[in-house]
Amino acid sequence: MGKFTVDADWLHWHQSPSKPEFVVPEGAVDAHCHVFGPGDQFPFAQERKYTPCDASKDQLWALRDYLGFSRNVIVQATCHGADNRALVDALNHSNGMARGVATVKADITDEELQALHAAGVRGVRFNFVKRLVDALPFDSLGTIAEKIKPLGWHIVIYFESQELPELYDFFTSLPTTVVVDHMGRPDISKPVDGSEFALFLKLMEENKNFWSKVSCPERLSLVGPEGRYEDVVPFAREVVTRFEDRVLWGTDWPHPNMKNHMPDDGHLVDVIPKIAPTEALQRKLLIDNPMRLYWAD
Ligand SMILES: O=C(O)c1cc(C(=O)O)oc(=O)c1
Repeated sequence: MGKFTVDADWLHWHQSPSKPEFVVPEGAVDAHCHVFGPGDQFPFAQERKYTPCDASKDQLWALRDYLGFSRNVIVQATCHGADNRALVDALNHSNGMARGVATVKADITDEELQALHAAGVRGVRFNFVKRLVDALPFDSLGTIAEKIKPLGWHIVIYFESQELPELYDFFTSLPTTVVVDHMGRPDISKPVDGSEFALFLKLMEENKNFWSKVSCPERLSLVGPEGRYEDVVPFAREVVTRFEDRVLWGTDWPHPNMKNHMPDDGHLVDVIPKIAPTEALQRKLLIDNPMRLYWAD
């Protein structure tokens, strides 16, 4: 029995995903995934909004190999708050094949930032999704942005589309490369050429320092796994084809807070050729872009 009790409605990550039909190119990067604990080794944060099942680095490497990927970008999960030990441990045991995005507080010291950099961290995450965190005030986020800028790091932002109008000016004031998680979570019941998604496309179009992850069809889709997430494809394809040098893809394993189903990771990989229909786009999405952002040195 572990130290933590998993949430009663928690869905465990898929135990036997299918082998993808799409063969990912050699050297591909899964640029958005997480590790959870294990909780008895790396305790979940006091202030967390959910308690997940464990999802260890070794289980992540096994999935990476099974799906045909070479590298991972591990994003600090909110259940670990600003305690990056599980993330750093995974990075330190990755043989250089994983890089990280941390969560930090405004009082972090330069020495602590240097230690994270040495482990392979290349960015920080600012989260605005209310069910996941109590967001830090803008001035604290501004302080963090100024502290991480000299390291050449970027900022990953997670928000839901209805929040974008309010957050737009803050986002565009950020002084680094900014990576939007999961396309800014569009409401895909609205049209792909409608005003809500247009604001996100404008953000990308007018701010060349903005990148987007075209991940998480399983969180956005209304047709779900039975429809192979087809309804999300037009949104993701629009982003990939318009901003081909500023897009990333990730599994989002182990898929925190999925409530209606747990995706088959092989099926998620099979969405890639639909949203990046040419080999050249697939190379940029899976290799060139993530390598430039995370393995530039
Ligand atoms: O939508 C979510 O629940 C979610 C949560 C987290 C996290 O807890 O860090 O990360 C994600 O990328 C997505």
